Amino acid sequence: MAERTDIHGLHVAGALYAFVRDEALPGTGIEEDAFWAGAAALIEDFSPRVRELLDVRDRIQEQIDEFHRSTGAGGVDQDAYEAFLRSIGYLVDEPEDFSISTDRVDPEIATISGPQLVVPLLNARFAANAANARWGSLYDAFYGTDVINEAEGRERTAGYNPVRGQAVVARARQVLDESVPLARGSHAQVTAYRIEAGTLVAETADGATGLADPEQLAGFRGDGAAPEAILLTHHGLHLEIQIDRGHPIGSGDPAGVKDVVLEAALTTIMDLEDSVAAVDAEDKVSGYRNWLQLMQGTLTAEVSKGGRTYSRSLNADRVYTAPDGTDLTLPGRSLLLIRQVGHLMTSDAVLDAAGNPVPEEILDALFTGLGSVHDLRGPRAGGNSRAGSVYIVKPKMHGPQEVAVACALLAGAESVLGLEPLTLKIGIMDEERRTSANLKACIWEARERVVFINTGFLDRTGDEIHTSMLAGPMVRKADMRSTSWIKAYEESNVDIGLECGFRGRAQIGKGMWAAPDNLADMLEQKIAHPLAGANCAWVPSPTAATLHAIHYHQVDVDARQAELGAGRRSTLRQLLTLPLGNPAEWDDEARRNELDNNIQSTLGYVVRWVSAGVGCSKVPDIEGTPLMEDRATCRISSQHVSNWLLHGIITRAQVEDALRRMAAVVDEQNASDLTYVPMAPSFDSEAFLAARDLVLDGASQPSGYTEPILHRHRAAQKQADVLVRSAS
Ligand SMILES: CC(=O)SCCNC(=O)CCNC(=O)[C@H](O)C(C)(C)COP(=O)(O)OP(=O)(O)OC[C@H]1O[C@@H](n2cnc3c(N)ncnc32)[C@H](O)[C@@H]1OP(=O)(O)O
Ligand SMILES: O=CC(=O)O
Ligand SMILES: [Mg+2]
Repeated sequence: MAERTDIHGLHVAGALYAFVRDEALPGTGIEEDAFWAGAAALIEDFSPRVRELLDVRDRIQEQIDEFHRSTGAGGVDQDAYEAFLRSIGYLVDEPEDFSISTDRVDPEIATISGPQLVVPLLNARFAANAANARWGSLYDAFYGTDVINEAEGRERTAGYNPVRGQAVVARARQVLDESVPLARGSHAQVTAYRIEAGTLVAETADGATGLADPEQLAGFRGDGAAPEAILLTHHGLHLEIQIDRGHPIGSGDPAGVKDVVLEAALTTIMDLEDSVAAVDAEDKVSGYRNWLQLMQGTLTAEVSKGGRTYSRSLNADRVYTAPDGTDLTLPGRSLLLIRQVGHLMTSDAVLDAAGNPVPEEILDALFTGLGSVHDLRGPRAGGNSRAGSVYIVKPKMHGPQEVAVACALLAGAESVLGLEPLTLKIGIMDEERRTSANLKACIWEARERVVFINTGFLDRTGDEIHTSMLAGPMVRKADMRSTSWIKAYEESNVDIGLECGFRGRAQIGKGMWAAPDNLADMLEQKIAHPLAGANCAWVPSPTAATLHAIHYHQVDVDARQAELGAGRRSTLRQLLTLPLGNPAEWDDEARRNELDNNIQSTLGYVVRWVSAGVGCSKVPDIEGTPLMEDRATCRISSQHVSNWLLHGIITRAQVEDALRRMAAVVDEQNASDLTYVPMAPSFDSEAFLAARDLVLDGASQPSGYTEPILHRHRAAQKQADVLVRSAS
């Protein structure tokens, strides 16, 4: 067993103890002994409270299972079902109307609408990139993706393709014309931009013109007569026209424009949850260290590409001259939130006095909280939150009681860290069915510190399947999108958020675009999120953030929220309508396709999780479309297989056969990775066994979560890797 330090009754893994002593505590003004005394008290107080929440989950699930067993598969009497859910405390009474009172919230969360990037925190290279994704090149986003199609000579070639480049420039000018139009003509006709007497002058062949709304000029860089950059603003977001007549692109542009840069990932969630594989103290410390360094502004990462290696560091603020001649400074980095783990898992990074692993969420609250102290006081304060808050995203909570305990834990962490009460804010992931069905009561519990609600529709779909596992076979995975519950869920999340006073105070967020390479489709479809009244929505990459930013220029979310805030569009009855399918509609081929697809995504994800510790991957689906897979998508796929197996839509032999066939497919997909260990033909690797457990034992997993099985097999794999290394 790894070396541990005993302190205040806790047994702390050596790596964590040293990290706290040598890196996290210095500069915070917190005494080491006082910190561990506080940590021990918090753990003692909250461990049984968390355990109790998990017992309630188990009890409720058993009661729901029994209800479906007794009523039989094939649909429920909705009146009886809802009365039953109320009788077991699954549904609680809604509180009277109220408004949240959260204060000290940065404008990126309270008032400005824009993309929200998510990134696995254990990957420092991606994390630094994400923090810097506040500003993104529109030219790069158009040029490098399928948004500009590859027809008519516009292919993405090895070198620069000027025909594609022209299409990019034309498309970027359209964005300018839509967001910051000129009084006359188009940005495409401009031959020179300059600043005169605090206003923008745009020269065209037809003479000079200016902005249709001169107030949209926010600043410039360089000499006003020949500026390097012009800063414009629209819907609270900035756009920068960059000019350089000596640049390869600018030299061919009539106005010398070399790029259009958009304010893109306004906020970023540094994820310690579903996109990471963190199973021991070593993994947890690397996440805590990255967060600490983000809060200190010192995170760097080595980047090697194109034969070049360099160090990526965090961007500085951007400095401009305002139209009135004063200095204007804008944040260079995204406002960072931290997603901690939910109530379920424990971690042996710290053992309590009885030698038991402690709830992992308590460690996350303490050790990311400690990192955040560097952003709240001392020489580096305000590098992230200028309002003096810490933004915690809390996933996978089931109902108001769980939200209340999460908030109490944050209050306890504030006291250990010597923070002003209500510094640690909470974002409530609305991603479990009991939370959706009681959302107003959940918000009530967090009313003083809530900064967002977000429809995590992926976990939510997994919970939809698991909660009603015994009710009957679920519709096919792709058909979930058109079911009654999901429409009601998305609508009521926005409506309840507005009803509770989120407008102008907090985020109402929408879920992930999970096809990271299909960005033309994203540009067409994800406008639905701001149109639905969401002031942020998740994107998987900085490039996707830049493209999604366009939607917030096209839609005035604040005005949209004002229109929508007139009541609820859907009912609890719709939300609680089970997505049961009709087996008569599924012939053998449909069943096999559904099974193969789910097994392939499960294996494709799990193999990298267990063998390589990669918590989020791009995995091709059965049609070859690369999809973002994380623990939530894995929860859906594995639960779907378990559900169909339970109801005899597929047999165990078919599942075993699919596992073997798809393992060979996944091996083939990873063939170019020299470190990859194939699953076929032995089918006995930890990764293969984990995937098999997930689908065969899915019905009995707590809430259908994948963590217990993934952690077990990853820990075994890590141990095996150590043995191999020490033997060689
Ligand atoms: C249901 C939920 O919980 S959703 C939330 C969890 N999901 C996520 O957080 C998704 C985050 N996204 C990712 O992890 C990745 O984009 C993946 C796994 C989907 C794809 O990764 P890859 O296949 O490596 O991407 P790809 O090769 O296209 O791009 C890699 C480049 O993009 C950058 N990049 C990709 N995603 C991100 C990101 N989320 N943040 C910052 N940079 C990113 C990388 O830094 C890299 O650039 P670099 O070489 O300059 O460092
Ligand atoms: O966390 C997000 C989800 O969709 O699940
Ligand atoms: Mg989730």
